[in-house]
Amino acid sequence: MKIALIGYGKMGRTIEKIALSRGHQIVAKIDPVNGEDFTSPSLKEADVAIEFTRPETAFINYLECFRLNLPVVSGTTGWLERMDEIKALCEKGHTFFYASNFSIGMNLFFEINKRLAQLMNSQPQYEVSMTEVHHIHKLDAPSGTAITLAEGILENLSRKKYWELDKPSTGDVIGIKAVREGEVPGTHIINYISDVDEITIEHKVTSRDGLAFGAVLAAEFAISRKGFLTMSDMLKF
Ligand SMILES: NC(=O)c1ccc[n+]([C@@H]2O[C@H](COP(=O)([O-])OP(=O)(O)OC[C@H]3O[C@@H](n4cnc5c(N)ncnc54)[C@H](O)[C@@H]3O)[C@@H](O)[C@H]2O)c1
Ligand SMILES: O=C(O)C1=N[C@H](C(=O)O)CCC1
Repeated sequence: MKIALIGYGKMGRTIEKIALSRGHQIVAKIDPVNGEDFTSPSLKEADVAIEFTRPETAFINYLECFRLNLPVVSGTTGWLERMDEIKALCEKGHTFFYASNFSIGMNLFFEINKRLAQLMNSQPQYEVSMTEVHHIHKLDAPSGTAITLAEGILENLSRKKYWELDKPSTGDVIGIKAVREGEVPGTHIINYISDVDEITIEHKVTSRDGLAFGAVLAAEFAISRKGFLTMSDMLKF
C-alpha cells in the first residue's frame, strides 16, 4: 500500500515506522514543517491518505484528499462540528475512516465503559465522573476520546443527559476533568463513587505505537471500501 501522510508530527512519524514495518511505502509527507503541500506530484501515487494534523486544518485537508480521490483515514480531534458534511461527501462516493482513538485496547475499553454504564442504571447510589490526562502540547480539551467515552455513558445510563468540561458531576451532568502535564501520551479514567466504595476503570497509553498500529490497520481496511467507516466496522465488536 502506498501511503500519503498528511501531518508529520508525533503521530505521522509513528505511523511511518509502523507502516514500513508492515511492508507499506510512504510516498508523501504533507506538512508545512516538511515543506511538502497538496501540490506535491507524489500524491498521485498514493492509495490512501492518513491524516493526523490539527483541529483547524483537518477539514480542509479532507477536502484536498477527496479532490484527489484519495480515501482518508484520520484521527485528528477537535473538528467534529463538521462531521455531517464529511458524512454527506461519503454518501457521494468518498471514503473516510474516523476514530477518536485508534488503539485496539481503547476500543475494548469503549465497550467495557458502555456495559458498566448499563449496569449502573439499577444502582443510583453511584455518581460517575471522568478524568483525562494528556501532554501539555495538546490543543483540544476534553480529548476526542473522552467525548466518545462520555457519549457511551450518555447512551447507556438514563440518569445522565450531558457532559461538561471542568465541572463536578451532579444531577444529569457527567463532569470531565482535563489535565495537561508533561509528555503523557493519553490516560482516561472513569470513576463510579458511592458512599461506601468506588469503581474505577482506566486506560493508559504507554506507547503511541498502539495508536499508529490501529491507524495503519484502518488504512489497510479502507482502501477496498467506500463510505464512512469506523473502528466498529473493522473490529466487529
Ligand atoms: N485518533 C487517535 O488515535 C489519535 C492519537 C493521537 C493523536 N490524535 C490527534 O491527532 C492530531 C495530531 O496529533 P500529533 O500528536 O501527531 O500532533 P503533532 O502536533 O505532533 O503533529 C501535527 C502535525 O501537523 C502538522 N500540520 C499543521 N498544519 C498542517 C496542515 N495544514 N497540513 C499538514 N500538516 C499540518 C504540524 O506541522 C505537525 O507536524 C491531534 O488532533 C490529536 O488529538 C489522535
Ligand atoms: O495526543 C493526543 O492529542 C491524543 N489525542 C486523541 C484524543 O484527543 O482523544 C487520542 C489520544 C492521544
